[in-house]
Amino acid sequence: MISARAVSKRFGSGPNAVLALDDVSVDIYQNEFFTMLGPSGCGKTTLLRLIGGFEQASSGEIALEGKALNNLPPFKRPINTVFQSYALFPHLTVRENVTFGLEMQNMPKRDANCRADEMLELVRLAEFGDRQPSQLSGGQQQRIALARALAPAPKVLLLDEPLSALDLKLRKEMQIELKRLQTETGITFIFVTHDQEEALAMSDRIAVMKSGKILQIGTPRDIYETPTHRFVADFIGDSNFLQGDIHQNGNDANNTILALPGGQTISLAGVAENPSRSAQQTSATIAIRPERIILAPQGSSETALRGTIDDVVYFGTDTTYHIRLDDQTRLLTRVQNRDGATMPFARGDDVDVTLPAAAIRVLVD
Ligand SMILES: Nc1ncnc2c1ncn2[C@@H]1O[C@H](COP(=O)(O)OP(=O)(O)OP(=O)(O)O)[C@@H](O)[C@H]1O
Repeated sequence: MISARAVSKRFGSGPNAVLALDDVSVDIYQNEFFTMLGPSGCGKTTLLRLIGGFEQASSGEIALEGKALNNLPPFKRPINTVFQSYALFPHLTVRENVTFGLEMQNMPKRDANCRADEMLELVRLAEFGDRQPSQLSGGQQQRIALARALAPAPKVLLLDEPLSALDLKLRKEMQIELKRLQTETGITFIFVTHDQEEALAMSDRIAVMKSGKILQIGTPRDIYETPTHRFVADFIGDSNFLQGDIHQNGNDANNTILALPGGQTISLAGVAENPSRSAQQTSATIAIRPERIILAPQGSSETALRGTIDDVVYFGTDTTYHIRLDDQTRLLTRVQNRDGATMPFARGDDVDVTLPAAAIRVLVD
């Protein structure tokens, strides 16, 4: 539906120039909920604004269904935008807010009213058509903004942090609502957020951005389970990072190990290759999620790392154990409290710490 090829965007010139997008390429498919996720200033809004036509790329090309968009002004693109501020017209009724754009496109008033009522039904506010926006809650106003943006049946809907003004409970409800709207309408949604949970909950695919570049594109599961870069593993969920040198143990090519600075080793046999990483690099950072680390009483495994429980924090659904390895490296582990009151380990216990090969990721720093 949308493809960006080698797109760069520079703001200003000379020493004060900002490279907001640096050689970005991405394909976004029809009927997809696609999210651009990254910290403030990483360039996600700039990419959205280029797709919407509110900014021009410094170089590269953006195409919609294979046709270059570069010189098409925003109002001629079959693309609509929902902003964080709902930007409803306060002096118009809810229905008039939705019909406004349709009438601007010369749709007869009766048809526009019909379409508006369909859209109000879609966002479950059918009975609110005659109210003023000021008589609605924040969440309801956001839904009207969505109804208005969906009314002309755009091919693509751009959403720039549309939920960030809502409180947490409402935001969670609207996440489900947005996903439902996208599935029911079949419109391609391109969503911008810095909230990783929001991205994981709603998206078909996520592009993780940093400093004007896309580091990784994948399904929420890909991004969480197989992050390619340290930044991605750190930005999404909790991760433990261990740095060391990669060696081959003996003559067996399958027996690769990571030697930690303190002398302990971790077997990398069976650990998946990272396609973004150069095989020539001899030092590496590996990541493992806290819930994938296996703890056992000390002495139960010959190959495990040795550590001590420094701290135990009970969270209701799970318990986190802060581990200090013998070489002083610290690890966070998380165990689900499946059987209620039993806590397998206490502060001060010595433990064997196993990092299963299937859960280890070798990262690009
Ligand atoms: N009109 C502009 N003029 C100059 N610099 C700009 C302009 N718009 C954006 N930038 C800069 O480009 C970079 C990327 O900005 P952008 O708004 O795309 O980031 P973002 O990831 O959307 O951040 P946020 O989550 O804070 O909105 C930032 O360094 C920003 O300061």
